[in-house]
Amino acid sequence: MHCDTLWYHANLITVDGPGLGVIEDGVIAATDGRIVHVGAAGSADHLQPGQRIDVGGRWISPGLIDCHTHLVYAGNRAGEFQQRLQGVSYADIARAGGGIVSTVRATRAASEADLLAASLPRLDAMLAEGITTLEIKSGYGLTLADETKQLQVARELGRQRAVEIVPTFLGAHAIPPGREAQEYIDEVCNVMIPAVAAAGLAEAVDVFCENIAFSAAQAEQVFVAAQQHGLAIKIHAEQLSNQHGAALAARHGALSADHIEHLDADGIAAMRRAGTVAVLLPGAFYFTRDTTLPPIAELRAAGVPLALATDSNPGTSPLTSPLLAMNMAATLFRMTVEECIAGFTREAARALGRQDRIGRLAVGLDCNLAVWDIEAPADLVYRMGFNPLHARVMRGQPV
Ligand SMILES: O=C(O)CC[C@@H]1NC(=O)NC1=O
Ligand SMILES: [Fe+3]
Repeated sequence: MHCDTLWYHANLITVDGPGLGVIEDGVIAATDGRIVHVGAAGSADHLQPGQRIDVGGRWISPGLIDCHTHLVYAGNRAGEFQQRLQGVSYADIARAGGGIVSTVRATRAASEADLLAASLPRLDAMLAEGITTLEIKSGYGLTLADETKQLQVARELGRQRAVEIVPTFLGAHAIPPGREAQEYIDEVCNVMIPAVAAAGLAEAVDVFCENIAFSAAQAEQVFVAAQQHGLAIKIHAEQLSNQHGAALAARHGALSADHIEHLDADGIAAMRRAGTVAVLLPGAFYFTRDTTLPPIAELRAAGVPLALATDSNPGTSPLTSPLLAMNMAATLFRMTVEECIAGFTREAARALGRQDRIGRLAVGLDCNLAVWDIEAPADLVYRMGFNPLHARVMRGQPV
């Protein structure tokens, strides 16, 4: 049987089956961008490949997936970082017009070309570490025109680079200056979500449910509007306090609940019942010097899927390294090597509703690969500030 490409002499991290599903000295083959064979050396003798690639004993994982980023924005908040080093609090900075609002001002003033130019280096840093799929949220425009601008730039990034971009509408990220929360949420639900859905600019809707942002009731209003317009649901929940947002989102069939440092037993049980993925964001925990750990052991015991992401954003997680995020998840959250690698592959795919198409080395899935110069899978999580990526493959093509 013909196949387009066969990679051989490879150690495979399939993330398919118990543990990481490692196959040492394995082979993987693809045709028309899809995986047609995965197995041990000698198991592909029935294939006649158009091209054979000797991987030289390197390791191959699924292409990494970042399921939670705010990658498209203008401006820089290093100045706030310095203020915080001198003891100025988030609240003081926000009251002085800093925080999310300062990024909103800069993003509103930026053209699409400006946003593209500012975002490409951040995206390239992610691709350099083996990312093949990346979610990008809006949320720094807070008007229909500026939220649309962000989502269009996100789409253009997917045209200019070999990466699958998954857009999420996060108009309910912050209360715009001069607006009142409820009347703004009404606009998000009655004007922005219908327009974004009609334009096909987003697959999901997200909301920041927090005592400094939107209430659980307002979040539920957003969920209902999202469902009315055929969009999936995500939530930034229990990051600073317990607003019971994750349980509410799970009851609405949310793909994921993200941050969840303050998640309680009811929230865990609701997520388990709904199959809602826990997206853990160690970069934000680290950068904000948080001290409340997410309930990892309880989530693990309950069988809630655990995904990881960079939460790449200018305020709480200026991070564009999935490898460092994995190390932080292991070091700060005590997640295992298997959980960290699965968190940026199989479980991140699940958080994006793509578990049947990406995130594993399995027949029928997209042939998105990351080829690594490592001695064992643990090397991907263990090292800090070192990038062992040898090659990236997108739908069967080296990129
Ligand atoms: O500070 C920023 O720019 C975004 C913060 C980011 N957004 C959110 O809902 N939670 C976060 O940590
Ligand atoms: Fe976020």
